Amino acid sequence: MNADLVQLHEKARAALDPVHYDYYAGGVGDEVVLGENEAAFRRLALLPRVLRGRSTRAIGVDLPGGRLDLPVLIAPTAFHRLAHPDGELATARAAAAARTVLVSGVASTVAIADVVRAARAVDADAAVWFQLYPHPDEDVTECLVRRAERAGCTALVVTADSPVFGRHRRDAEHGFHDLPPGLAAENMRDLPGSPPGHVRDIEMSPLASWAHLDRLRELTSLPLWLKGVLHPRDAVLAVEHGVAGIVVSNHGGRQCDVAPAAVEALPAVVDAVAGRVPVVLDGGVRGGGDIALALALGAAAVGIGRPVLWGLAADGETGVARVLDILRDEFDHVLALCGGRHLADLTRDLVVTRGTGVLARCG
Ligand SMILES: Cc1cc2nc3c(=O)[nH]c(=O)nc-3n(C[C@H](O)[C@H](O)[C@H](O)COP(=O)(O)O)c2cc1C
Ligand SMILES: CC(C)CC(=O)C(=O)O
Repeated sequence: MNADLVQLHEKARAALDPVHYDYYAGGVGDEVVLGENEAAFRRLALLPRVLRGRSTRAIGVDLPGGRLDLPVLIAPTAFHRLAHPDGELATARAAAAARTVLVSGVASTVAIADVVRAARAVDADAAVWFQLYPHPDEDVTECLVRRAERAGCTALVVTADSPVFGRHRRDAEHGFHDLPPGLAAENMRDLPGSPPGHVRDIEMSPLASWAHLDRLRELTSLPLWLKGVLHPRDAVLAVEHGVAGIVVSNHGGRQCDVAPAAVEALPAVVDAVAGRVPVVLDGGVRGGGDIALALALGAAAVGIGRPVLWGLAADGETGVARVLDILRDEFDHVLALCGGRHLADLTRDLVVTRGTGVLARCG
């Protein structure tokens, strides 16, 4: 892991209530996948190309829903005001200043309209995407979609890996079930079927299906991303159901503990999708080398979850900005060392498995 990010992580750990630190840091079950997400990157290496004589590099990428100045977006994570009083407002400002996308979650402690307003105050063109779970009550889902549209979000991200909540041992041991007084999942306030001012629970829908995704597609003209895909056949189905992009993710090791590391699932999904839509990878990305590996394996960009929470807890907006700066700088440096000028120079033939010298298998 990048040493500057390690320092920010340590500062965040010291600043956070240990219960909230464990909520952010923890994973499902025995936390096997949590560890594997990072460990799998350490098992991979990149073969640099030499004598390519390039002095500048282009690292921006256009995705359905917005342009990223660096191939890193902020994955949706819940409850930023547990980390810092400014919460998602700080995250949104830092993302906008770095000219990248914040995927703002339904489980946000600031309402989506205020999140987008904060981003646009920094950059009038800032792209904020809205993430939601298919709610069992489709009127609630529709209301959330309309709120995101009215707020000015430029894409919707539907998280599909959570038909039920993952069981997090650390939270159970702490008895952490509710937000502290004064904090709420603000997007869940004033929804259909609830009295004025009431904040509904975030619910998972064990019945969520491809038909729900189709209805969402009919509901909105926003580009629709599907997050939490690991099986290549689901990736094909997602394309057939009209998604604009796919996020290969195991939810940062917080849902299914027998799932593979996200980066290990990536090549097969990329092959199945065959360039029809972009594929983003999240889970365990902790430095410029990890970004380069994911892109070489076919990701258009990566998402980061916990590093942003550590930056936020350590230093608010400045801390999140620092995380993005560190990753931008280190990725650009790795690209230079690999003889790359464009993201397209990162190709799968550069990736080998450490200790074997064997080309990484394509799934
Ligand atoms: C504390 C926390 C809360 C999260 N909340 C959500 C969420 O509300 N919706 C969602 O789709 N993913 C959520 N995720 C998963 C992230 O979007 C992302 O998949 C994951 O954090 C990436 O792994 P990383 O933390 O190793 O970068 C959450 C992750 C964490 C750590
Ligand atoms: C509120 C939760 C559903 C947020 C989440 O997805 C998580 O904690 O992993």
